[in-house]
Amino acid sequence: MAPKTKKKDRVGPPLDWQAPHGPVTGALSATTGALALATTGAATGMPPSWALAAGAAGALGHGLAAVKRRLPGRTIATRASTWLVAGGWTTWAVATGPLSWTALGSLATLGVGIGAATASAHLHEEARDLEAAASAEREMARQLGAERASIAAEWTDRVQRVCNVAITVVGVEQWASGAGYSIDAQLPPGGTTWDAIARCSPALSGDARLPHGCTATATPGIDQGRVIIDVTTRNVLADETAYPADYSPLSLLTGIPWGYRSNAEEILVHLREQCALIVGPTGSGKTNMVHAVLAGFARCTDGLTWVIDLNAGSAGLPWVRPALGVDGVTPGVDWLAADPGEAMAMLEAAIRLAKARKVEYQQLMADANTDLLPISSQIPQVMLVIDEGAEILASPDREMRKLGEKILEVIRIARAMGVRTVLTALGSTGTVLGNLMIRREAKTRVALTGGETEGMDLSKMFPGSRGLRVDQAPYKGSGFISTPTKPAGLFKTWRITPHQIADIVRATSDRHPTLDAPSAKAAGRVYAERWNADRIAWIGTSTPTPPAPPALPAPGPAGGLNLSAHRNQQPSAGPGTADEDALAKLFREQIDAEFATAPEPRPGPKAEPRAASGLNLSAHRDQQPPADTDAGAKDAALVLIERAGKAGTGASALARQLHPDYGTARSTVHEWLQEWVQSGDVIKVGSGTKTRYVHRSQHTPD
Ligand SMILES: Nc1ncnc2c1ncn2[C@@H]1O[C@H](COP(=O)(O)OP(=O)(O)OP(=O)(O)O)[C@@H](O)[C@H]1O
Repeated sequence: MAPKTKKKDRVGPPLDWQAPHGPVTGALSATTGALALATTGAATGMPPSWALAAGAAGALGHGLAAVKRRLPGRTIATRASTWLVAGGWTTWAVATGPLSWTALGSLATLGVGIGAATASAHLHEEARDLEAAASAEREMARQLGAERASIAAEWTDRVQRVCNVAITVVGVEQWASGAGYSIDAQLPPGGTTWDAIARCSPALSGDARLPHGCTATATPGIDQGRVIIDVTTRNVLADETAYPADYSPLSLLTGIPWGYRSNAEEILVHLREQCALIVGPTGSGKTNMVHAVLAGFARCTDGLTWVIDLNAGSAGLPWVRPALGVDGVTPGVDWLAADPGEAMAMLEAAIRLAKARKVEYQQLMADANTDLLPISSQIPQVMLVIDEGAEILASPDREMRKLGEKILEVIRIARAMGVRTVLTALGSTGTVLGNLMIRREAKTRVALTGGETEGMDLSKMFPGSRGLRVDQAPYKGSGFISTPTKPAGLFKTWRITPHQIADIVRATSDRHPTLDAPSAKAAGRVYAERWNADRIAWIGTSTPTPPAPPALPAPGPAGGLNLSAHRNQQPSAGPGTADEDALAKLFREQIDAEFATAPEPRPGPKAEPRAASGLNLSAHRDQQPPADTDAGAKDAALVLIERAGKAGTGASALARQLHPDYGTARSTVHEWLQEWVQSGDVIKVGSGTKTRYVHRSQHTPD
């Protein structure tokens, strides 16, 4: 193929009329060509008129090529005259002899002239190009300006007709999303305020014949004499948009994205000091919204999410289940309460935590010159998400009322100490907003309408906002949002599916902070043991169990949560309970290693008395991080103690049994036994050489 192409190249036009020349190369090319032709022509007796004909043909050819390239007239004239002059000189030189001083001198003069003419033509060409570009820009700007001017004129007229307000438009900004534009206008003198236009919002939308779902919304401008009118011309709220696939780290201090406005702009919610209230009737997309909220919190590096959902924990489950039995994956929420007892424990822990922080971090706040605890990945904020929390607050039930009181206490006392609440409500906004505390603290508000009109009192949710109508947001997951800095406006949250939640759990697994030691200590054992197998047993029974992994990992401090207690198929390693306990133990150790959430053990007057049930995760904290074999040996030791039944066993016997496989020394076993006795997992019976250690499940006090 290649040679063929070459051949084809060679048979092309002998003269390249379009070959580019600069002032010097152009002049050189013309003069040397003319001299060569004249010398050859004179020597061979060529008729002089041939040179003239060649010059004329050259002028024509180059002229046509220049016209084709739309070169300016001056360039065309320069090039054509170069050929003609060169042709003329050659004709004369052939006739009179090219090698005389007169001929050579005139040729050199011609060359300089050609060079100067070409340089001037180039300058002209460049200037013409620059001018053309500038004029295209001017035209574009003129056209854009014309469009803006027409929008400005149209809306000045409309606002005058519909609202009887004479505005002066000072700017029109087209949204990058192409979904509409914003008009910045000056209000007329005489005390007219922006809400005079906001009141007319539906009438303005109708007058502008905006498509369904599009609105003209007025909000305050840069000062009280200005107004911004946002006009949506394309309804982005009708689209189903997936939660953004960017799971990059977030901070509660810089805002969490909860959805997007009708101009497609992302909405960031700032919850360092604020609580939030999300109202949405059944089917409005409230559960989906809660997941979008939890997704944002899961991405935070300075927040931990505690979820209360008395409806079988369904709001938090998708954030825990992807971590079940998967090494190296930790749940997307830090604590999940699905029943009133656990919820009460969580709320009380939150209150203790806030009070402890008030004392513990006095100096830190003094140093930072603030009365607001500086939250960070070292001292994370606790975000308490209470699904249908408003219903708890409004419930006449005694148990619920107590929970409600605790919720209000958390909201009341914990703002500065970094515990904030997101409450959802099915719709009983009257009751929940009747509470001054909620009204004052929960200024970040969302009303998901999904077209539902029943019980949807937007004026109570967004006092002061005018022109909000439920039918403006008839799509699931859409509604209105207001924050302390932005008045209520239309918005929609992203659609988030269980698979994406699992993706987020995995992607954010290694970024969840650990509760700071003073807070963890105050939250207490109930917090440290929140993932204990018996505490989360309900997850295994009330939800389909995830597919069992192919094999149970070897005991040892695996990379992450290994909720093996929930696996359907557990290899039997002895009596069922012993196996379960060993696995539970392993699981707790792994959580402890992964989260380091348990309070530091502080034996002494302040140490909490240990109950006889459950393991004290913190008991493992002061020890050296166990090597794989140590952890395995420790688990095996606990299983052996349980297998020893009511009679129990001793440190030496255990060491003898463990040594062949693990090389465990008696002194190590003795240390473990002390820990377990302290934590209540193992009961010490007798004394001296008769000391026996009995597993708590086997121990009968009598
Ligand atoms: N942001 C959204 N974008 C698109 N579709 C959504 C969105 N949110 C919810 N939906 C749709 O609405 C359906 C109901 O959503 P969701 O379960 O969150 O509603 P809900 O208000 O919690 O209802 P229920 O109380 O009955 O569970 C979803 O299955 C989904 O099809």
